[in-house]
Amino acid sequence: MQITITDVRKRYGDVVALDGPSFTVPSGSTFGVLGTNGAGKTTLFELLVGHDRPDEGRIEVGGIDVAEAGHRVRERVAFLPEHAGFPPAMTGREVLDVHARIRGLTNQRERIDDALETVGLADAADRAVEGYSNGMGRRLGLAAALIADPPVLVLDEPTAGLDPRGVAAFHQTIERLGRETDTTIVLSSHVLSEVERLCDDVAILEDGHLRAAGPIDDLRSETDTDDRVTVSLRPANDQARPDLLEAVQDCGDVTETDDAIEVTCDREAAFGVCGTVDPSLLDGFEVREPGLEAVFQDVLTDEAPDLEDEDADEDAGPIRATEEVSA
Ligand SMILES: Nc1ncnc2c1ncn2[C@@H]1O[C@H](COP(=O)(O)OP(=O)(O)OP(=O)(O)O)[C@@H](O)[C@H]1O
Repeated sequence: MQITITDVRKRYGDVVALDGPSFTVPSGSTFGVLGTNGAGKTTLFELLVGHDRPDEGRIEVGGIDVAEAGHRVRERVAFLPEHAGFPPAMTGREVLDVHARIRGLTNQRERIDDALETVGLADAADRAVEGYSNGMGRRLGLAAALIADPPVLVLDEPTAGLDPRGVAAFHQTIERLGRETDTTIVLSSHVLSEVERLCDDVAILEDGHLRAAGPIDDLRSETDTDDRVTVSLRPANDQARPDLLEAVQDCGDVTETDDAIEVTCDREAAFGVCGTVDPSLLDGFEVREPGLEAVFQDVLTDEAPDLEDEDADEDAGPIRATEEVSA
């Protein structure tokens, strides 16, 4: 089901959370919404799922204006918020039972079993939620969102706070949904490698503005990355990681993934990055042509702030892409 976002504006008092982004989420795609802290991602999702109304502009899901659709939005859009909590004494199955009843679903038992199976919680279904790990809780949230078989699934930072195994399990579930169903999946994440792996298309927001939108491959080919590469360095162990991070800090744009520290830099500087590092800190490295991180840096700022750093200077560097674009 296609989603169309047109010139959406939202303020909270003096704060402009969304300043007119317009883009289209193709039907059946897995779509990533990226941005710096405070860029407006959660605000956009709150509007998209009908929890709030835009001050101006319009969001349509399958041709229906979300702001006018009332409870009918729930028939089309399911939401996994960033912080989903459940009554701790209930079992996973009981939680889903409540969700199924609220939605007035028929054949509840079958749908609950399907949802549990899809997220890999069938074996834990009759255990109390208080005994669930963080990752199991996220997957239960996903099952609750999936239970009504929604055409659109909105996931706000679905893997935030999960350990690598939890992240991998979640990725597999999303990939399977993307592959085996027509569900349009919209997710936000600060982990660019995750978005690159899961998503076909992205929108990049900054300070409420849209900086870029479209298929990742198109954005990549439009980005001037000829002279840039990404050096991916795998730390020898957990103790080596901080030393490695410090060693490469000034070598380029540095990001961290679960298993590597990545430095995007000028092609000719790549040898220097490897030379800077004490080999005993390294398990291995590879040099890749730049991916989504290069697009991200290109459309946002020359000196990218650390996305994980709440204190990052939001005004750092000039904005190079200022045009609103449509996917
Ligand atoms: N209820 C609210 N009241 C006041 N300001 C708000 C409210 N919700 C969001 N904001 C502000 O709107 C802006 C966008 O916030 P939003 O949470 O949408 O960003 P985000 O991209 O999801 O950020 P993050 O990546 O840090 O989760 C921020 O400046 C935020 O402080």
